[in-house]
Amino acid sequence: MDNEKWIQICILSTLTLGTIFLLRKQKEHERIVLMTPRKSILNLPRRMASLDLLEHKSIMSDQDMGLLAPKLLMTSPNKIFTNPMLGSGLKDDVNSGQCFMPESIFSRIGGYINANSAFSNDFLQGKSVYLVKGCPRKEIVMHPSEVKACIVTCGGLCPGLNVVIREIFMSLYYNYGVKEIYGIKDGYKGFYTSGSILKLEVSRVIDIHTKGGTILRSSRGGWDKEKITHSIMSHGFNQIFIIGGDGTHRGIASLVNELGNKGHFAAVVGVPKTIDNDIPIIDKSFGFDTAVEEAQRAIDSADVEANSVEFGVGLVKLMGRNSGFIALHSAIANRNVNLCLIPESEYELGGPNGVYSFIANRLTSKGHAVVVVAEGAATGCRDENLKNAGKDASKNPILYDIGKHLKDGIVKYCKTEGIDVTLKYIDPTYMIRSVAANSSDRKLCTMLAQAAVHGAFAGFTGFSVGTVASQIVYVPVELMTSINEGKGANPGQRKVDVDNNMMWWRLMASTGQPSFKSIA
Ligand SMILES: Nc1ncnc2c1ncn2[C@@H]1O[C@H](COP(=O)(O)OP(=O)(O)OP(=O)(O)O)[C@@H](O)[C@H]1O
Ligand SMILES: O=P(O)(O)OC[C@H]1O[C@](O)(CO)[C@@H](O)[C@@H]1O
Repeated sequence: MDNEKWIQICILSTLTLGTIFLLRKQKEHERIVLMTPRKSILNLPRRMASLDLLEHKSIMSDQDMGLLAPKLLMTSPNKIFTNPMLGSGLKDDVNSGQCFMPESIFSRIGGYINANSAFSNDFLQGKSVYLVKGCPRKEIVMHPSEVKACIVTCGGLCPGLNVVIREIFMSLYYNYGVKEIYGIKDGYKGFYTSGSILKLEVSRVIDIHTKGGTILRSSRGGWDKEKITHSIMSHGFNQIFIIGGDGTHRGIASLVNELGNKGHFAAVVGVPKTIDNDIPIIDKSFGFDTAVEEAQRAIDSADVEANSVEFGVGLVKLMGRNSGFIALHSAIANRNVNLCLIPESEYELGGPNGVYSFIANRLTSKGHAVVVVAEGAATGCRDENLKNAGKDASKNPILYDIGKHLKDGIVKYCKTEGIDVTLKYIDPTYMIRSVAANSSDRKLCTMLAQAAVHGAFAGFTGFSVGTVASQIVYVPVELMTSINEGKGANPGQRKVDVDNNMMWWRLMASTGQPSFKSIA
């Protein structure tokens, strides 16, 4: 071989080796990038069992994988072949992977988090976050015969509460074979109030999904960490399902720590409930769709009233203490609303560019106006001193009645402008909150409830269930209660971002209302 050939071979070999080296480095890098966030999030929904306990309980070996579902359903063998947990769609989640968390259980929401600067929690800034999918696992850490479960509902009512109660019960009872299932009456205080713990049976829950409210009743206040922990331990509850809003979830975070400190082995699981849809991270909370749907009837009535007289105004007040999602979405859905005010929207009532003037102009130009106001909208009002009336038992503000204030104010203003206004005021707030869930919410409640039960059996605690990017996932309660989403939101809260959120612009496009904020 001549010299030239040698040189060519040397160059080619160096290039090939260099490329292999670089590709390897790149692979390593990719691996690091992929693994880091997953590892960090994995630690968040804390595994409650020690390794010993896990081994002692029911770790399935790889050979057992095909038998997992029958084993899981050991206590109800006649249901094995009809149980939906054996469906082919779930087979991968149940059976795939070599370790406890197979690759397929991760739902990647990195884009969702990174793209949204409204997430202002340091933990999430600029990081991809992986959440664990809510589905049955190939391993369970408690044998169904050892489970003593309880269910409690806290805070305000919301369509779907009874569906969640029913489906948690049904999944425990039929899918896993748990027989010791209790209902705690009256929210957190029911844990330590005499006569408030009742055994649930199929007959007690079988038809409750068609009814509004909660068969367990609910309450505000009554949080007493010591008494609640003592009750959980003395009754031996080891799966605790707590359905409630942001306040309730702060309670869950605290309970998890307390039970952990006291060495009590229990899964404490949250199901986020808020008609206001103001819980961060999750796509939406159950009951919200029903509320928006039910609100249509009130807005339609307001529209009929407003259009059936000369200078008619139909004014509807909807719920939304700190966040105006119900009012916003209901107004967009209805298409006949001319003005919508929410807590996040800044506005003034009087003056040439204020709300009263806008309504008066509409009356003189179009003859009628339909107005939707969120009950917490006094917060956004710049020119009046509208004070809340103290706090409720859970330390939530008792809101200034902005609906009534607007009703009187609009009539007074129009009269002084020489407009003979007829205003009909509709307050359907509690009627909306108390209806039974519609079919889409029932479906959501069912999926959340089943996922909650699967998570408890998988050995997680301190997590809540929700849909993120349409996937049912487990969200660590600590994360849920510490993230704030939207300008001015407190930790654990989501607000409508009127500056950056497309929904608010869509509303303005559909109502034709001005941005009262920009009119200084
Ligand atoms: N920071 C907290 N720590 C522990 N418990 C709390 C906390 N805040 C509220 N709670 C308790 O949680 C329960 C429900 O709280 P709250 O009445 O605020 O309703 P919520 O869960 O926020 O739901 P809603 O959306 O209906 O207001 C009450 O029993 C309350 O005492
Ligand atoms: O049940 P209460 O105490 O009347 O509270 C009403 C509040 O509860 C909610 O329905 C849910 O937080 C709010 O929209 C409303 O402000």
